[in-house]
Amino acid sequence: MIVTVTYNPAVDQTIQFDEQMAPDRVMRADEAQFDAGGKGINAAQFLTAMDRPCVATGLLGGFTGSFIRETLQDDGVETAFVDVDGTTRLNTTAIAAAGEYKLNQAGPTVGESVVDALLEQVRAQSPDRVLIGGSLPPGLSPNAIDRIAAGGDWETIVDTGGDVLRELDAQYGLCKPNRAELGDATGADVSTVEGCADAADAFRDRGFDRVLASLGADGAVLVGDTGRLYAEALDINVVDTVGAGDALLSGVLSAWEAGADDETALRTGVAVSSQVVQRAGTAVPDLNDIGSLRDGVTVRQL
Ligand SMILES: Nc1ncnc2c1ncn2[C@@H]1O[C@H](COP(=O)(O)OP(=O)(O)OP(=O)(O)O)[C@@H](O)[C@H]1O
Ligand SMILES: O=P(O)(O)OC[C@@]1(O)O[C@H](CO)[C@@H](O)[C@@H]1O
Repeated sequence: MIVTVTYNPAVDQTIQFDEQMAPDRVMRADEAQFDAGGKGINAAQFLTAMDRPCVATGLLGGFTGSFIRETLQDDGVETAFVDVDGTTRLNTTAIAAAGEYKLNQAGPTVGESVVDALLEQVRAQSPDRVLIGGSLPPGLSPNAIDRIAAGGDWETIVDTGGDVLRELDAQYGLCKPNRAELGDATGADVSTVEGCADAADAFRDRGFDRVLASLGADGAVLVGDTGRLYAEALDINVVDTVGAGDALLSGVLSAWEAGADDETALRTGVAVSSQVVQRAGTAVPDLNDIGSLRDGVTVRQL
């Protein structure tokens, strides 16, 4: 069973414009949508959609926190959140003619005591795996992630920014940087797929059994004891990429939970992320029938 921890959840607002964004004028959106978001919460939604036992934990507060709680309940996602005094953030993705604009708030300031409260929630679930996803709100340091990783005999998976990844000291089963985060964490040249695989491999020495590097339209690399696996991305019609990394990671974890090997897990991850990027925002697509997509993913050893 997997528990996801989101220290800094968000309501994801996705607005779509047909025209170019321009300053000093009112832009009127054609489409708007609100989703429950934050990396761990997205993963919990995707895992639940794949029928994998999972509980979403994290910090919630204010009207945005209530929205997330209700949305997850409606979607049948099990939850065990900790209440905070501040208001959970609202992040905006504007999809416009020139591309995607991602506007993320910092989130409410919290005190260190929330780590103890969250750890208690995690321990109560007795998980095999714990996924800690997303940024830290003001008031917390990377130690908040290390404390959860070291707080029980579960395998911990972490998906956070490169600057935070670099500061972690505990032992982790996996981290999932995207290309920019991998570059930030390692200082290595990540301009080629091979360069990413080298950087990911070297980064394992910092306390990560495996590194899953997501490379956007270039696919993904999974580096571990079984070698350096590279999967090409599928040629699909991308609406927006918010939550793409969470979807990749959820697919990999879902396959591992079912006992699959790394190659099948990577294929599954790419298939799930391909479904998600074809929909706006972090809305959860149908993930029950990804078999043919998964079979179309090419994986090779680098
Ligand atoms: N343009 C694209 N075409 C095809 N597949 C894509 C594209 N962008 C992303 N993907 C798929 O999604 C996966 C994750 O993408 P990406 O590296 O952009 O994640 P990310 O930066 O962590 O995203 P986020 O932080 O928004 O969750 C890729 O490995 C790939 O399978
Ligand atoms: O600011 P963070 O915590 O790094 O990222 C938060 C976020 O952008 O990531 C998710 C997509 O991966 C969204 O649901 C959410 O708004």
